[in-house]
Amino acid sequence: MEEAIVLYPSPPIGHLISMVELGKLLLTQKPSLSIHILITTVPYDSGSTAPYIANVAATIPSIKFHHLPTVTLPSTKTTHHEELAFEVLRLSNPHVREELLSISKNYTIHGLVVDFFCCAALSVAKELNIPGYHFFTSGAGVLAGFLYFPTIHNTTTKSLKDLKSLLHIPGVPPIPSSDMPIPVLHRDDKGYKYFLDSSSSFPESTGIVVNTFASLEARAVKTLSEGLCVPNNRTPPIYCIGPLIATEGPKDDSGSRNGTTLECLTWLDSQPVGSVVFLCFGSLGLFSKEQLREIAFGLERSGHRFLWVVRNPPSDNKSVALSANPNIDLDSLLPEGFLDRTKERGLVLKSWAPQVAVLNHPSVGGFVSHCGWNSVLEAVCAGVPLVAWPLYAEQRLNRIFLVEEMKLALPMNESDDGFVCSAEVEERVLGLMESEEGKLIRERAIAMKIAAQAALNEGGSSRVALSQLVESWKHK
Ligand SMILES: O=c1ccn([C@@H]2O[C@H](COP(=O)(O)OP(=O)(O)O[C@H]3O[C@H](CO)[C@@H](O)[C@H](O)[C@H]3O)[C@@H](O)[C@H]2O)c(=O)[nH]1
Repeated sequence: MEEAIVLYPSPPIGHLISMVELGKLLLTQKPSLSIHILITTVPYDSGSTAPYIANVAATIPSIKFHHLPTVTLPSTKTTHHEELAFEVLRLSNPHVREELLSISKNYTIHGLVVDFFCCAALSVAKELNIPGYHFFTSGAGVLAGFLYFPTIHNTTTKSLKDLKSLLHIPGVPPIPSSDMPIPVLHRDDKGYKYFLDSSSSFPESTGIVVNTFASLEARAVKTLSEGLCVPNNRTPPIYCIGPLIATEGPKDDSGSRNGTTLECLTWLDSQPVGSVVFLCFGSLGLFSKEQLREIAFGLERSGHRFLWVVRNPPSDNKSVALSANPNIDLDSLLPEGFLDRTKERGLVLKSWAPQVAVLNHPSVGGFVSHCGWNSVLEAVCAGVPLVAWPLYAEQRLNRIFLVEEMKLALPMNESDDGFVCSAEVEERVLGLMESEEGKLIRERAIAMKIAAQAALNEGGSSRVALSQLVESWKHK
């Protein structure tokens, strides 16, 4: 019988892409493998995945997508993405079971590889006697935090939001408790329980595949492998196989993508080497109109060249797109005359940029990012230093690791209500592009780009981890 792996990503594009890249990577190691990817739909905007899926399905025949039937959520008031995702994915379990049974008629399934949000499916894998693996789409530092989360839970009765202290998690710098992801801040929230359940499922795993590489997060990787993040249980084998990034990023489906891509790359061609700051905030990041204006003033006063992706503000003032309006009127959003005054040195793109191509363009010298892990890895692979401006999910943890541990970023400092003033934007852009500190992190970024390539080369740490993973299937 043919051999297969079943991958189960959570729906947002940021998670889907790295899971697809994992599939592609497994094929490089074992071309005869058949990769089956289970796709669920969620009741909110999780980024534009359809064109991306269609493109992969059309170009890589060994990767097959299985669209699971849509589940109906019981009426819920929550608008938390994470909670909704956990809920949908849990309710999808019967469909996962059916799909696994159907695939196993024609294939020997070596493993079901689940995203953090899809861990409910591990019980199905167990029931069907299929090895269950985790694929962690963020870095080793965040994984250390999640593996240790049940221990934190057991050592306090308070909500993390009320703890107001530093969390000492093995392998990473001390973390202010308020920097943990929003769903785990409130102990009584449903989201908290889901995160706790998911974090507690790691020790049951056959193996944890992580999208990072050993030299990027040396201390966290070593500490994880030594089992120190799970004091009272087993730590499964950890396979750091990254950096996995899409060579060609996902695309906007607005229909204008070719125009946008061409426009911004042509514009970059006309800028001096290393002179442009790129500002882009992932597939879901949104700012209020006031915040957009503050960024504009900061960029204008910095005097620097910039390429900035702007989206409409959310209707409910959240920093995540539950439903983003694609029609953007830049003139009404940005300060009066801003576009005109900066037209010689700045370009504002609506909604979407071809991020991977932009980061690899020689004119780009810095990246103001929301610290989504794919964006971090894309910057690392391009050798571009960052300003870390986290918005949601685990991004505040990534800021700490980027600034304090990897030393690849300057922090963007927000006020208590999350607002960043124009002076801070100006100062950080100047710091990144002109200061001595900026120069040091730029040098580190270039060194890390080389280290990333080395990890992926023959004999490199990630390549070795990948072959160990594939090798382990023979013994199951
Ligand atoms: O204009 C844009 C905006 C985004 N992207 C791409 O979209 C992806 C975005 O991924 P990421 O940077 O990881 O951000 P999110 O989409 O926000 O990712 C989610 O998933 C990540 C992986 O788990 C987490 O680290 C994040 O916090 C979480 O929000 C990247 O490949 C970008 O290149 C573009 O190509 N153009």
